[in-house]
Amino acid sequence: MTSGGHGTDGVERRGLMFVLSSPSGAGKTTLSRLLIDRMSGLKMSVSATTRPMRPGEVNGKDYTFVDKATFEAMVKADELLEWATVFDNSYGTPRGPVEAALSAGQDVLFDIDWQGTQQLKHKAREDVVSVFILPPSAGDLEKRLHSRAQDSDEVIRKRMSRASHEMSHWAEYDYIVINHDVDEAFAEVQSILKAERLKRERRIGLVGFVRALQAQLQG
Ligand SMILES: Nc1nc2c(ncn2[C@@H]2O[C@H](COP(=O)(O)OP(=O)(O)O)[C@@H](O)[C@H]2O)c(=O)[nH]1
Ligand SMILES: Nc1ncnc2c1ncn2[C@@H]1O[C@H](COP(=O)(O)OP(=O)(O)O)[C@@H](O)[C@H]1O
Repeated sequence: MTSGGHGTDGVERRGLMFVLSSPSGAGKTTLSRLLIDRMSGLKMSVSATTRPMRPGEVNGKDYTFVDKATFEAMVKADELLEWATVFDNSYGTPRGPVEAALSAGQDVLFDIDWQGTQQLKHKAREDVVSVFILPPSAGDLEKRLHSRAQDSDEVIRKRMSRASHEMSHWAEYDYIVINHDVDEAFAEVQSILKAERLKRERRIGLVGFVRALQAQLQG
């Protein structure tokens, strides 16, 4: 699915799809924003959703907010790379921007649930790196959902009761990060991305690079 771009060291490599999932409130939006701000060559995939906009959210930036009919039309037209129903709403990844970013040599960051992660892995296993974020405790999770102050008490109760089910998918992920402290969790997620960018299999320019080095040594 991906074609090559150049890594920071100039060696061509395939772009990767970096997935963060977690139960609601564990911190994936916070960590995603930090990654986008601080890591170059990484583009956020903006999902389409039928869920109502929260205060402070920006249409087209946090999500593209659409009605049910529009979402269904996107599914029908095969415009979504993956999609799923979460908390009674539909969420999906528009295919076009992801493919454009990958072919321009950028990595793409996804904040999607376990159902979407499974679908991406099914399509392009080698190019997907998945990280599951866990909260330090149930009490912290609840506190964070309240501190975000963007959902009603009823929605928060729903999200808490779904958390255990969502967490049951942790073992399907490549990496697990426990979000005690934001700075520490960010450093861990950043290290994962940095290391994955250096993986030999993705660095399709290495053969040529090493050959050129050998030629220099021989000449
Ligand atoms: N499969 C899939 N899941 C998504 C997508 N966009 C968001 N999600 C997931 O939907 C769930 C609910 O997201 P949201 O309503 O923003 O609440 P949050 O979990 O508090 O950020 C989260 O688990 C997201 O990761 C998408 O495009 N596809
Ligand atoms: N390590 C942390 N310690 C304390 N609060 C945090 C931490 N990480 C995130 N938060 C806060 O918890 C709330 C939920 O985080 P958010 O990133 O929106 O979670 P998610 O996207 O997984 O639903 C936000 O108010 C955020 O500022």
